[in-house]
Amino acid sequence: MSPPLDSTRFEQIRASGDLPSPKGTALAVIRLTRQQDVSTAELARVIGADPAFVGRLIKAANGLVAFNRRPVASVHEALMVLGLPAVRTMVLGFSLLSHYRRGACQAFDYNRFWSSSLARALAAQVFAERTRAAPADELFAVGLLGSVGELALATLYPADYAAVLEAASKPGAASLLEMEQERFAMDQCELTGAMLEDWGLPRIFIDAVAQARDPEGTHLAEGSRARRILQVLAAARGVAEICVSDDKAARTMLAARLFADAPRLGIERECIVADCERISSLWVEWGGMLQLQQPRAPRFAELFEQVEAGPGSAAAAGARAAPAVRPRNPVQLPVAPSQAEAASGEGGAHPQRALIVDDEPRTRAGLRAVLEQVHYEVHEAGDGREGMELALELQPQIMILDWKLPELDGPDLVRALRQTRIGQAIYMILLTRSDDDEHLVAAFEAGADDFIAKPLRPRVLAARLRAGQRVVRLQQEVEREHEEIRHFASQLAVTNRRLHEAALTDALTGFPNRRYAIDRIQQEWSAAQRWGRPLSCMIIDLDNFKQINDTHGHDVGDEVLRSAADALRGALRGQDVVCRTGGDEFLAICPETDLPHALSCAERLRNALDKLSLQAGDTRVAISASIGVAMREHWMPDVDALMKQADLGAYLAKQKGRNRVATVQKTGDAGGVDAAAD
Ligand SMILES: Nc1nc2c(ncn2[C@@H]2O[C@H](COP(=O)(O)OP(=O)(O)OP(=O)(O)O)[C@@H](O)[C@H]2O)c(=O)[nH]1
Repeated sequence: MSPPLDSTRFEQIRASGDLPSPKGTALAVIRLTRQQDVSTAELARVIGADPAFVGRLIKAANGLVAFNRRPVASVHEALMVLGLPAVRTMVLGFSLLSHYRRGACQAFDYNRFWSSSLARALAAQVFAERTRAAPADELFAVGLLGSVGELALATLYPADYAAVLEAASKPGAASLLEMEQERFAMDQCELTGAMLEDWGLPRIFIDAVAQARDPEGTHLAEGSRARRILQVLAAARGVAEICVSDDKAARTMLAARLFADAPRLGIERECIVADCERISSLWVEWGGMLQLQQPRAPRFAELFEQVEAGPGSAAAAGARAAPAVRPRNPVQLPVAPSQAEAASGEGGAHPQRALIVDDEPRTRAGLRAVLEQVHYEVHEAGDGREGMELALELQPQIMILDWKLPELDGPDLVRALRQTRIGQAIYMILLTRSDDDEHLVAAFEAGADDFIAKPLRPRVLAARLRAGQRVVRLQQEVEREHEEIRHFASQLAVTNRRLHEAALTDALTGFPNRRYAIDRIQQEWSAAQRWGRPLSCMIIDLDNFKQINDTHGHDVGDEVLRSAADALRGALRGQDVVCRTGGDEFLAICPETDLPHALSCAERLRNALDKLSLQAGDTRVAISASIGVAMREHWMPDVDALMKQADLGAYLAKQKGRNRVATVQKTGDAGGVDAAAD
């Protein structure tokens, strides 16, 4: 796993303004979702302005709605199904896809990059649904952005990265990541991590993305949520590689590994075949919608059959030992830093650069001698146009230009350069044969910083240069301070986002806390009311928890809470939300769910908790819960009435002996009996 990218370095890269970043609607959505009190209606209005996003979000939401439910048809409903974090990251991914589907890096296959990212996203979604490692829609978005550092390198350094890719494709080459490190002092994984962090993705996803290339090397605890997310993303990478690989043998080898790893991922082998077939057809569908040119989708059923029939079942043996199939074969090439990079001062102390633009070789030689005495690295141009090109390429700190120049006169060259960001930072001295007022005024009006009359007097020139150096130093200090301020501002933004997340998260279980729960159920209530859709909720209260604490201690109590949370997470459906609302109390919010379905879902949860037990010393601690279920009904004035009904249900379940599900509402199949459905 690559170490995180140094934050100052990332700030410098970000300050260049060339990093892939969301634009237009996506930017507006991301800004909105950073506000604490953004309303779904406002978000829906912003997204609704962009038909492309509308279609994609609705499609994503429908991928998560159970088959027997009415499909999602509006942005508002899509927002409800997907939830804010997923919408935010999805919009970000789609925005990048729209704006960076082509680019200047010749050797970088943009289409293949996005095809592969899409396959990874869909595989992550399908595997997350199956394993319940994390909300499927959030993992879709994480999958889509999981290699964004590679796109960033191609965008930031198109020519240099093309050279790296070409060298990397030669036989016997070093790994692409090693070559990236050597050339850019960072690799795509580090850059991906820094960008995902900058966009505010949760740490658990960023860490999983970073380790997904080498899941075997992880130190994450077996069975932990972080480990399960990592396994899902690693398997999703495998599926994506199969999808975009045109090498038959490589496809079979990757399929063998996927097949062998399926049980550890928590997916039975029969299911992995069905899941991969589903991913493949979703990939074709989405690829068409996003207008990607994709290779023919793999037939996973056939691939897995070959694997099973293979010599000694390649699935078990060959797969694990097989080296990762690298899309490109990297080579080691010693590469000098580009001029642009040298000019930016990255990677160590560089001498200050000076550019002389003069058509007389003798004048140039005289100026060079003086400049070299004061330790400048000197470059020369013989005419105005060449001067312009070199100035933009070298980004010198100081420039000395003759007034009269072939192609482009000195004052015009100064004026043109001042229009550019690079030119604004150069200290420019104009040379002229006459030092009358008119020339002086014209020089300053063009944007020159100083003015020297010919013939040149070396002592005067050296004194003027020293004055110029002072100004350059001051400018550089101001720029450094600006950079620091930008850096602190971005760190502050990250910290604020973390604080905001922390304020809404329960530290022990990682679930949203009571504050979030109240907001969320209110939002779901409003949506259900507006669209006339069912909404249910459950209050899940652990049984005799005080006794567990008293008998085994608080630490065991905490462990019970964590295990219960994991079990709930695993047993709930993708669109449901569960929060920890009190000591041993949880609230599950189930949109689009009527009472009979909520009751059977609650029974599944109760059963999952009942199966849990924990070893504390010599004794086993049994865990169970009483669950009260309620559904929104027309007579209820507000969400509090719904919660109250669920509370009464939980109370009834306790009264009837605990470890059961109850409701005080009429269940459809109970024939109108106003009693417990336990
Ligand atoms: N270990 C631990 N205990 C907690 C935490 N928060 C609250 N508690 C304890 O949870 C217990 C809840 O007990 P009660 O509300 O009496 O419920 P109960 O013992 O489960 O009884 P019933 O609900 O009637 O089955 C209290 O003893 C609290 O001190 C926590 O974060 N960790």
